Amino acid sequence: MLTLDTAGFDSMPWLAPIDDQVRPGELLAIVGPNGAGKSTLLRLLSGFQTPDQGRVMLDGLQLRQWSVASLAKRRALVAQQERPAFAWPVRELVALGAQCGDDEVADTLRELELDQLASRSVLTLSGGELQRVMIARALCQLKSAEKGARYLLLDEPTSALDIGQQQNLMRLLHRQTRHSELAVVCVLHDLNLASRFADRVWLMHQGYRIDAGHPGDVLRAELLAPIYRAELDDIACGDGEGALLAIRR
Ligand SMILES: Nc1ncnc2c1ncn2[C@@H]1O[C@H](COP(=O)(O)OP(=O)(O)OP(=O)(O)O)[C@@H](O)[C@H]1O
Repeated sequence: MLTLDTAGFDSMPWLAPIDDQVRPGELLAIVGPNGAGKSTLLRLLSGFQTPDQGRVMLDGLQLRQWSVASLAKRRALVAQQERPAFAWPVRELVALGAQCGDDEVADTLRELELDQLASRSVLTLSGGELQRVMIARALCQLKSAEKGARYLLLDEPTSALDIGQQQNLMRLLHRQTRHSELAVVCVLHDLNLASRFADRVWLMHQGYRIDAGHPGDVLRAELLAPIYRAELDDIACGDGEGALLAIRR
């Protein structure tokens, strides 16, 4: 289990302490306006930044106590707009650092509709193609774990994707959480994707997590409109499903 134990930052970037857990088998969406602290929270969960207060624990051990190699098999972070420095072929970049087999790399490329690009240099890819390659690399990195839950942390993974690719990626992530000991944490600006695919939502505002729960309870126009300073309406809410938000006409 990945646990935030009153973890936060005292100074910039400031983040009010949070107590909660990321549970294997769930897709957790972190939402909130620009500058709310979403990426900061994701860095905290990844262990790339150590909290000033509290602790972030994986299976009872603080993240900073894990060896780099062991932690890399259990959690992977794809930050916003990552760009590779070298002209790796797609297949090699995706397999880099992963101890999974060629078949698993090929499956991941196919699932993200990257198989036609496997031999291309990553420096020649479009923004959306490269975004999917970086996510494929992180998924393969986590396939190296022999045991234990794994945590995939994605900062705005759909920002460069067209609507079809957004849905394909979110369906894939959702499916993988159902069939393996994987938890996916996504920072999302698209509230409708969060509403449709997330099991839980954390709502951030000005460095505070101000709400957490089922998408249908958190993603309500009444709550979100003043926070985003946007004109929103709830347009649909089926049984057990999150609300769908629309721009008010
Ligand atoms: N190293 C830093 N030093 C000072 N302030 C920082 C630092 N990193 C982030 N901040 C500030 O902390 C706040 C939260 O930043 P963060 O990147 O977590 O926001 P975000 O919710 O991910 O925003 P966005 O949706 O725009 O990506 C912002 O106001 C940002 O300017």
